[in-house]
Parts: sequence; structure tokens; C-alpha cells
Amino acid sequence: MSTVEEAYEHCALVTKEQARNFYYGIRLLPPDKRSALCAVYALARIVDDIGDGDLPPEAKLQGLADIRKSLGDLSASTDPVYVAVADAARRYPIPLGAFEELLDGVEMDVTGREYVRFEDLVEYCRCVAGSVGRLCLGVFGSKPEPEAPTYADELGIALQQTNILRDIREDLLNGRVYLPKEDLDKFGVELKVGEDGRLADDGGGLTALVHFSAARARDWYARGLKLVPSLDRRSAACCAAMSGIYRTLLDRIDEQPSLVFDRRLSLSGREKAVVAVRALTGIGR
Ligand SMILES: CC(C)=CCC/C(C)=C/CC/C(C)=C/COP(=O)(O)OP(=O)(O)O
Repeated sequence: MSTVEEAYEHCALVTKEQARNFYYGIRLLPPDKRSALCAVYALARIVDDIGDGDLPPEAKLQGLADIRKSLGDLSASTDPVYVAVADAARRYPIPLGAFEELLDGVEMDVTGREYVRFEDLVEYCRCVAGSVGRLCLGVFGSKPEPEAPTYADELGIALQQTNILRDIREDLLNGRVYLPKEDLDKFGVELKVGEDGRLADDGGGLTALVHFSAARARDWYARGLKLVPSLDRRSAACCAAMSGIYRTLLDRIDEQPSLVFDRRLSLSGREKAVVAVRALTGIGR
């Protein structure tokens, strides 16, 4: 049993420890919004961790179903994460149904969904990341802008496409391929990790595919970032920092695709802090 205050403290700790990229943006929010976004993050983290964990698929699906049930009656739970999400949802118009979409997306991971067309991948990205964008928007609030949820959705989808490029090797080692089959075929790529532990790029098809996918992801950033002018200053800074860090990762991958062939690419703490400061001061937005 935890008080609401303790519940928020728990979520803040989880976010600080685990949101290695997004915390740089979240900390730019004023305290109330920061706490609410940490609650959203902590619940999304629980869902994601089930998907990425070591349990057998049936147990994962059961875990996801249990969360779905808890979401149906948030006030019944004494778990600090649900306590904090319930309070945040009372204070901000958080579209809780978006958590259900996140659950749908993680279920796709568990059941081993294949992505044949890019549109199939977009559907997955909308569930696992567009949903998070719309949850963030609930906390940010926006000036009257009917397209705001669409932009938030598109920004999340842009981030997820970046995440997929960053993690191609790691995902493949875990038996997951997110790059659509139609794109792999178009570039003559058969994803495999060689004996040296690197992604094979015989003939340069994978390099070309990464450039192609990065250019497409950039279009989604351009659309999603139309959200920023409709946000208040601190929410705009948070949004610009979160997307700026991922956008910088995308640029780096596009400059040198081989960076993601043998490891997970990340920015240094200093590089992320520079993006966050620029977001706060409005530079580069
Ligand atoms: C409007 C708005 C703010 C839109 C953005 C929404 C958003 C933050 C979506 C998250 C999508 C994403 C790539 C999560 C990866 O989490 P992870 O835990 O794998 O990340 P990490 O590995 O980079 O730490």
C-alpha cells in the first residue's frame, strides 16, 4: 500500500534509472507534469519489460492480460504504478485507452508477428509508440489544434522507426525482424549475424536499406514535430528534447549505418544534455 506521494516517488525513480534517453526531456517539465509523465513511463516500462523478458509466451500473454484487467479498474490496485497513473489520469486528460494499444503492440511481439509491408510496420509502431505519444500529449496539453493527437502519434512512430534501425542486430539475435519483408526483398537483404558477431552486409544492400529507412523515418519526424508549436514552452522543450535525441541518433545511423551492425548505438550523456539544453532554449526547433 502506498500513498499517492510515495507512488509518484517510485515512478520517478524507475524513470530516472531506466529512461536513459527520455529522462533528459521529462526532467524539463514542471514538477506536476513531470510526475504524471513518470507514472505513464513506469506503466509503459512494465508492459515493455514483459514483452522483452524471459518468460514463456503464454506467461507473457497472461501478464499482459492481467495489466489489461487492472487498467479496467485502476482504483482497485494498490501497486504504486497504478496508484500514480490513476491520480495522474484524474489531473490530466490522459487517454488511458492508449495503454490498451500498447498492450496490443507488445502482444504482437510475443506472438511473433511478421511485417510484410511498411503499412504493417506502421500499425505496430502506432500501437507501441504512437500510443505513448498520445499519452504524453494528455500530460502536455495543447492549444486548440485538432491535429495534435495525429502529430503526437506520428512523432511516436518516427521514434519507433529510429529504435528499430538502432536495434536491428539486437532484435535479430532475439529472433525479431521489424524491417518489412518488402524492403528487405527490394534491397536483396537477408538479415544475418556473421561469425564475427556483426550483421552481414554483403554487397552493401543493408547499408542502402538503412539509408532508405532513415529517409522515410525523417518524413515522420517532419510531420510529428508539427505538434511542438501547439504546446506550452516546457512541454515543447520536453517533446523537442525527447525527439531531438532520437533524431540525432537517426542522423548518426544514416551517416554511418555500420555503427549499428555490431553494437547498440547511444549518445553520450553530454551529447544528450546538449540536445536538451537546445530544446529548452528553443534552438533547433
Ligand atoms: C509526442 C511525443 C512526446 C512523442 C514521443 C513518444 C515516445 C516517447 C515514444 C517512445 C517510443 C520508443 C522508441 C520507445 C523506446 O523505449 P526504450 O525504453 O527502448 O528506449 P531506449 O532503449 O532508447 O532507452
